[in-house]
Amino acid sequence: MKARIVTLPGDGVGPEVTDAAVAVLKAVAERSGHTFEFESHAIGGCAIDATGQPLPASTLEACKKADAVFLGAVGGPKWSDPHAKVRPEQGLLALRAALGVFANLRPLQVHPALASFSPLKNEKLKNVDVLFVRELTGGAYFGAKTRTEDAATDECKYTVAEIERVTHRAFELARDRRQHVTSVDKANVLETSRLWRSTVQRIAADYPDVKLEHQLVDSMAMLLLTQPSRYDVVVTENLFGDILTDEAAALAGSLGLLPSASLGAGKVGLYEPIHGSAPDIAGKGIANPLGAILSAALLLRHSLELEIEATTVEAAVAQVLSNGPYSRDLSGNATTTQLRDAVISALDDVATPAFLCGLRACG
Ligand SMILES: NC(=O)C1=CN([C@@H]2O[C@H](COP(=O)(O)OP(=O)(O)OC[C@H]3O[C@@H](n4cnc5c(N)ncnc54)[C@H](O)[C@@H]3O)[C@@H](O)[C@H]2O)C=CC1
Ligand SMILES: CC(C)CC(=O)C(=O)O
Ligand SMILES: [Mg+2]
Repeated sequence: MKARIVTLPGDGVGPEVTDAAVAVLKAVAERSGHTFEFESHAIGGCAIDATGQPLPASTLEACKKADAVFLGAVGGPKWSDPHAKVRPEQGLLALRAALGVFANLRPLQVHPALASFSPLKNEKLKNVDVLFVRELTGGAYFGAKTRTEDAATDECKYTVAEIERVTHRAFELARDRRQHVTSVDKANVLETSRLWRSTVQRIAADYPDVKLEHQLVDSMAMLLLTQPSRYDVVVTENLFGDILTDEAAALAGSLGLLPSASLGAGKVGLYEPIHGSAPDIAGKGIANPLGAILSAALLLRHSLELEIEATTVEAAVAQVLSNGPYSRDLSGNATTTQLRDAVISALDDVATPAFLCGLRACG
């Protein structure tokens, strides 16, 4: 197949991990007979420096025309002045809204070789397989903001339609997994959460084969760390999902490991590791690229519908996690490019005839 992929490397470690993900996608294309065309555009802080805008019109136009968009990360201290009028993160939020990618899928699995990096004991890490479905284009990140000398507000608003569409997505995904959805809110305090809960409860009636439970977000933050194997699909609003998934990354062993896919009703998906621009390690060539590479696997699966290729990349990453090398966040000393090369070399070990033969072209 032929696909056009727009890359938005962004700031900090964004370009480093994007390079690794693109190299893996190119290695997949070479081995399986597909043609992937890449086109890089500016977003975030580097776009502010170049154009004054965190999401230049040319970047958005290219993303809308692409088959899929891959993003590294945006932001950093250079653009973090509290009085700044434009901020890198605004570019990413505007892109998510413009592409209509309301469902942010963030899968969590714990590789057995990394159990010692987790705050939990081996026994509790067994069978951890959670799919977070985070609402991505509503809530406090998108509400009206006000600021005076001595006060500030961020409106948190949700419409029934916004809750319904992400809830449907979560239940559909649960049907193909273990038929269990946990909806996380703060319905004991927040009006938006009471609307969230009643809407999720109503939609659940359409999926009698899927069990629904509700959990308040504060206790969920605790349960995630104490009983992670209890959860299958976790659906929640934008801010809660952002925080809970960084917490979940600690179970996996590093924030550098978790991927994400942001999907909407349209055809273009946005793929990014869940971490930020990691200014403390940027430019050193030591960022863990595996979350970015696993995001590339999600791109193959969800936007290009190349399931064999996606599972092959995931198997190659799993082999690297079993045998090493390991990056600094996992107490190794492998660089970003060494990890990239290890995954590409593992592709050849795990490749099946279906992956190698040109696939659909082979019939
Ligand atoms: N999607 C995006 O573009 C996101 C951007 N950000 C932005 O990133 C900047 C830094 O935010 P932080 O709160 O420091 O979060 P962060 O995710 O950038 O870093 C948190 C910690 O995790 C480590 N880390 C992150 N990714 C890593 C990787 N691939 N390999 C090894 N270690 C890794 C960092 O070194 C740091 O110690 C801020 O400007 C923030 O707004 C934050 C989150 C998401
Ligand atoms: C706008 C982003 C910086 C929010 C975030 O942290 C994320 O989506 O993970
Ligand atoms: Mg985040």
